[in-house]
Amino acid sequence: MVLQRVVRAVIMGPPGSGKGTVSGRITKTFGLSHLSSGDILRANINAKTELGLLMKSCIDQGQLVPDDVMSRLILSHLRTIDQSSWLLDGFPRTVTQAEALDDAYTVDTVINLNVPFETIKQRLTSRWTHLPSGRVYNIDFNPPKRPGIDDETGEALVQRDDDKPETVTRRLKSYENQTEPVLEYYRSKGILETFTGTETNKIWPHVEAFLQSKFSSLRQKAA
Ligand SMILES: Nc1nc2c(ncn2[C@@H]2O[C@H](COP(=O)(O)OP(=O)(O)O)[C@@H](O)[C@H]2O)c(=O)[nH]1
Ligand SMILES: Nc1ncnc2c1ncn2[C@@H]1O[C@H](COP(=O)(O)OP(=O)(O)O)[C@@H](O)[C@H]1O
Repeated sequence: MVLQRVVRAVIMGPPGSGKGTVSGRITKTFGLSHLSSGDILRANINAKTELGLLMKSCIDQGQLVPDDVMSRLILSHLRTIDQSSWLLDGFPRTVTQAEALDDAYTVDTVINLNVPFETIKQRLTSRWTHLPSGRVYNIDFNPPKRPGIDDETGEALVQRDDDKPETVTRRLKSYENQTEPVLEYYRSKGILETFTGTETNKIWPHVEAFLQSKFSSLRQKAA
């Protein structure tokens, strides 16, 4: 589908709900640029930037990075792709971040993946990540062709330090306390669309159909 005007979308959901997986499908189908806050932070950690070194212990412990650091980081990335349609994944995670985003851009739509916590815990302990691209695999769901190796680059996959069971529990708590209020924030603006389920392959056709119709109505409004 060719988008006729710049579209700004956010994808939300607890850690492990499939945001990265669904974002990959959305970008492939609709051609939006995907910006993942977690991928940007991990790239900083990998490159040992000052920010990465400062934030590593916070992330490894399953805590959120401070709002001002995060908002500055994401908004500066967004400025570099100002003229393209984008999909933000992992930001905003607090109401303060959502307000900072609102001050700079009008968000058209927010996709919320509502997946039960029990499903998530199993998934995250078997997640394998290709750090440079953010591509994710799962031993049960979408295993790589060769164990431990990224299909596209042949590079190594890693298990994230924060995917340990006790850290996952902490991340889910912070999701409940700090991120769930963001859902309410977007619901009250009338732009939140929730998709509930336990399997990405069943959720995806609904997300795809919703975005097809959302994007064509935005196109008509722009015309
Ligand atoms: N078993 C199973 N695993 C899934 C499904 N959807 C995604 N995954 C895997 O679950 C893990 C978390 O998904 P991811 O997209 O990284 O979620 P995010 O943390 O919300 O970005 C990854 O290892 C995915 O490959 C699914 O429907 N079933
Ligand atoms: N918007 C954000 N605000 C604060 N911390 C963040 C944000 N995005 C990512 N982080 C930090 O990076 C970690 C990993 O984020 P992410 O890769 O989005 O996790 P997941 O894909 O499992 O939801 C978070 O647990 C948190 O420590």
